[in-house]
Amino acid sequence: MSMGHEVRYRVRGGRRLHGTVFIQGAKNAVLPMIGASLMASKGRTVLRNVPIIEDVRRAVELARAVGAKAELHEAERTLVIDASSLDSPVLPADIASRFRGSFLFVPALLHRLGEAVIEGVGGCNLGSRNLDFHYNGFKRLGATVTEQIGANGAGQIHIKAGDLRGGTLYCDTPSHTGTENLIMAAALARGTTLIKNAALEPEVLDNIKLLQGMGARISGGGTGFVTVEGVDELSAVEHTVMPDRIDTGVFVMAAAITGGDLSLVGANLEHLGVAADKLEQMGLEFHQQGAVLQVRRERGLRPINVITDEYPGFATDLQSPIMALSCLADGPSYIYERIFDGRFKLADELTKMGADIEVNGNRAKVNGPGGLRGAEVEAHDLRCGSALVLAGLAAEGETTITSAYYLDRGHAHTAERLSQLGAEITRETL
Ligand SMILES: CC(=O)N[C@H]1[C@@H](OP(=O)(O)OP(=O)(O)OC[C@H]2O[C@@H](n3ccc(=O)[nH]c3=O)[C@H](O)[C@@H]2O)O[C@H](CO)[C@@H](O)[C@@H]1O
Ligand SMILES: C=C(OP(=O)(O)O)C(=O)O
Repeated sequence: MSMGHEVRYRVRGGRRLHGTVFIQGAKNAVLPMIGASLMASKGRTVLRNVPIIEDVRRAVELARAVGAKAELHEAERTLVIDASSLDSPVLPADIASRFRGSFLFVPALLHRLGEAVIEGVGGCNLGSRNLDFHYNGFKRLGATVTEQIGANGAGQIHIKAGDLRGGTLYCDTPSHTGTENLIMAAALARGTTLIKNAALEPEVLDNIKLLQGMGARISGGGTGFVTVEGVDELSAVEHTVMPDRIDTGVFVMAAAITGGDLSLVGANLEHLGVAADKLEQMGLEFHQQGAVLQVRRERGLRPINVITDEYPGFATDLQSPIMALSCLADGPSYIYERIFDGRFKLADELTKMGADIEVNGNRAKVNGPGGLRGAEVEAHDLRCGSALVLAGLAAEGETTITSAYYLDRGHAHTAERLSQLGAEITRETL
């Protein structure tokens, strides 16, 4: 991933966090929604509660690159998109390779322009991340997928839509963006599509809700079998993005790692799935009071076993944060990462801070309790970045986190929000 400028966070540990924090809108909901909004051939889509994160800025640039008008009103957290002027099927590498969500633009390009040209798909480097379920699904709907060498000598994937017809599709495993892409591709295809082994994540359901508002006919969301009846057109509507459950989980763990007491405005405990139960077992107390979640820790942290899984299992995006938290638990914790094979680079960084972690393939044993001390560490991916901020909040002395563009990909105003709760944290760009 090209980094642009270098971003660094400095954290001085030891402060107990206390107060009220606003949970941002969900990164993994807003990205498919930007893709969905490009399917409306007239009118203006209004997305509210949009997180002001780097991935959203990249998505706005990409929407403009394919010809849409997109205005991100940062103070209002509102994105207005007019896709009537969409005119380029090319997702340019310099933007698309910086975030995974770029691939969620493909269905709109197929429907509106008959083709999509992909020069690079980015996102966090988490080991092998394939897109075969997406390509196979598009092909089953009637698209052709070819790889060719572009004008600049780099590889390009060319998807041609022809006449998209409904069919029976499946995901080998319930892929999050795969399900979203196949639903969007089926929404304007002729006839009925059945998607088997569809993902159950709350963000997938929120995207279905937006598409239904636009006029799509989708049923079975949340059951694993999604049926889509194609319609002729989709219209531009207004939609409020759901709260970010990973942002929620990170602030819950910020309370946990500092022995703090926080009110999380807009957070929904149900969206945490099994992670809520694991955090309770570790010693957190939750009180959901309507749309505000209160969390505090008053006793010591107990060790934990974590197995990552699709929703409602323990989210892989919270695996790195809980590894940081378990460094302070009173005994050994066991973590088994089942979704991504490249997510344990964090262990080396935490080791620099004094943690004792044994990694064996996709399993890690964290030997708590250990005192963490400040160090210079690197964010290898987004969740590695949030885990290192958490570790820094609990460490003695100063922690410097480099390559922190990754953190900014997915969390808005991290330094400001944590500072308001009493943390000592600053963000620098070099
Ligand atoms: C933009 C977005 O929403 N990103 C999220 C999405 O990523 P993403 O949608 O990329 O994750 P998937 O659910 O697709 O991936 C899960 C697993 O399936 C594999 N796979 C996936 C697709 C495919 O065609 N072939 C294949 O083999 C992947 O390599 C991975 O091992 O879900 C992940 C798992 O909850 C989260 O960590 C990411 O934050
Ligand atoms: C892996 C992640 O994002 P992406 O799929 O956009 O790389 C993430 O959110 O941790």
